[in-house]
Amino acid sequence: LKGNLPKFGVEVEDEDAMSLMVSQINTWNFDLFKFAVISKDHPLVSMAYVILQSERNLLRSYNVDPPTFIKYMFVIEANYHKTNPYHNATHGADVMQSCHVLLGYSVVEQVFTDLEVFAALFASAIHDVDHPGLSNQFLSNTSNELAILYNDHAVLENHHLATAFKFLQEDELNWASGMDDKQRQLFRKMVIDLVLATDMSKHLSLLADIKTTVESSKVAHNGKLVLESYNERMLVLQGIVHSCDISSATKALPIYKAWTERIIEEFYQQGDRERDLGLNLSPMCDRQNPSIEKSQVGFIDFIVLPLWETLGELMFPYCQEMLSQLNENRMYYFSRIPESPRCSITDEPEERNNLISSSEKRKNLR
Ligand SMILES: COc1ccc(C2=NN(C3CCN(C(=O)CN4C(=O)CCC4=O)CC3)C(=O)[C@@H]3CC=CC[C@H]23)cc1OC
Ligand SMILES: [Mg+2]
Ligand SMILES: [Zn+2]
Repeated sequence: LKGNLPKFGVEVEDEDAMSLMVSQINTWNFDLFKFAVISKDHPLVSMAYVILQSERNLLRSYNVDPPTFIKYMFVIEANYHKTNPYHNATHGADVMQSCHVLLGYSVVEQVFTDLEVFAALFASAIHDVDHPGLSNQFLSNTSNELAILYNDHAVLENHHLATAFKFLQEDELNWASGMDDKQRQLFRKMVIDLVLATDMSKHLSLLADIKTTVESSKVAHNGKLVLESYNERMLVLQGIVHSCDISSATKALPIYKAWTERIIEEFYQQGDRERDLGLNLSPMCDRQNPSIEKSQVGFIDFIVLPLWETLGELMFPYCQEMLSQLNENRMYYFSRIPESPRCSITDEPEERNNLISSSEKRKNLR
């Protein structure tokens, strides 16, 4: 099946603009929103084709038929919900492109086999396919059929994987038929391990394991990571994919702000449904009590910074630009945390007494 494919996997209006963007494909501040427009709303198909075919020539390495792969990626892209403000195909393309950049750093390049790199990039591309724009917690709380199917464990992540691999069963989409059985089995195992590691409930244990590896990791004299076992290699790849999944705050401020607006709107839409269902609202989901700045600072302090500091240690001297951008972005939101409303004298008498007693206290201290 050797149809002559368009240069970027998809037909584009402006080939020059597309070529210019593609020349920036190895940069951390790649503008995915602009890319989505130029690729005529096929950011994931074109990103996957450019990275796997043009940049890394991985399709040929595994006898993957390009037209079949493109057809498969069109189906995956169509199964990302366009109506999700955040968890849409542009997010999938963003995580894939971010992963491509990290895997291009010499400290990890040559450390991973082509199959491992292919698995990490493919996992990034499909890691949120058919995301409903709702959290695992919401699906369990509402006894959604997916939560019943996956017994409340990594419900979304299991669904993304099953969806992606189910399409691979269809003959006209099965681009992996050219791989030998051993390769295909290992590829599938790695993709499953990688996507399951994007479940935020695994974050703390993944971070702890990566820290252990950093402490023990022997960086060889040529500045390359030395990773012995499959588990150690998979752990680092899981760390890379998970870090890319929560990398928004390490990007240039305009890009970070755009992702923040999107995730917050998606959380608010979930909160609207929780409110209608009489459920407790999940964190950051109440549009009637917005806390965008505080949530971003909290997310950075508790989740993003600890992970990226550890990745920065593992990949030193790389990832330093991400850490400095992260601190800059933290200051942006920290400096905009609204003043807590001045504590007015409350109309609760005992509160009033407390207030008077504390001012009494202050007098006594003078
Ligand atoms: C750009 O900005 C964000 C992008 C993605 C997410 C995601 N969030 N989540 C969990 C929500 C609940 N969580 C928390 O409330 C964590 N937390 C604290 O513990 C203190 C403050 C704080 O935020 C854990 C992450 C997801 O599960 C999404 C899906 C997968 C990856 C990250 C996504 C959050 C963002 O900004 C808060
Ligand atoms: Mg996810
Ligand atoms: Zn994601």
